[in-house]
Amino acid sequence: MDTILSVRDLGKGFYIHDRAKHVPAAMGISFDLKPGQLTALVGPSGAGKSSLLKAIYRTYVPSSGQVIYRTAVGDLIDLASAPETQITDLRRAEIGFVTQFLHCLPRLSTLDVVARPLLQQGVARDAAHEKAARMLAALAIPEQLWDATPATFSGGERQRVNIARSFTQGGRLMLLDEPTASLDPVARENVCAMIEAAKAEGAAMVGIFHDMALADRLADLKISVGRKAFEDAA
Ligand SMILES: Nc1ncnc2c1ncn2[C@@H]1O[C@H](COP(=O)(O)OP(=O)(O)OP(=O)(O)O)[C@@H](O)[C@H]1O
Repeated sequence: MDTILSVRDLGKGFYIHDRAKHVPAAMGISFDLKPGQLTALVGPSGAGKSSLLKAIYRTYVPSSGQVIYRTAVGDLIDLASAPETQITDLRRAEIGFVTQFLHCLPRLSTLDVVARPLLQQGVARDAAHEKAARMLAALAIPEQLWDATPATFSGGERQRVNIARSFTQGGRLMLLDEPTASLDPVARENVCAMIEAAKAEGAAMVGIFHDMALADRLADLKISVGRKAFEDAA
């Protein structure tokens, strides 16, 4: 099967303007990813894992390297340098980012929050709600809460609503930033099952997992991320 993502020497550093100094983050990493595969970024705290994941999603502009993505229609696009409009279109239709933090509009019901990305893609309301309900049930959010706003939920419930929303939208490429952090063992297992199901359906994923047993279970490839030495900062 064709490679969907080809990352070459991707690195990220920061320039702190008010201190006029460079802060090195991650050294360049390279890997290829096919549909149905998961690459885990592993390494100590501060190594630059999140920065690299954000550089793939283009929340951050990479400092070096290429992120060649093969679109659904077979075009090859370098996410490191593509125009913002193209990045926005790909995020809407093909590339998802899963974090542990839920930022939601107040007053929207949980079911609407989770179904929203599908509704925005033009999916019919019933179909969007049906899929959202399936994901909420799979993550054990009690049905009695689905018409309440998640703004008042516990931290773990909000995290699960956020994951349900991301997986309801899905994507050919999904970027997972510690999706199981601070979940209890049952919820963690539910999220793992969701990740495995998405892989089986052909989603390609890049994920950060602090739990090595989880990385071993879910990942087809593990990439060690290391921070550049400060004196090497460019
Ligand atoms: N926007 C930013 N501006 C300046 N420095 C940043 C920015 N984002 C990240 N950094 C710095 O880059 C370094 C790497 O951070 P990053 O969050 O990528 O590490 P990480 O490996 O994901 O860490 P953790 O496992 O603790 O989440 C840190 O020193 C951090 O302060």
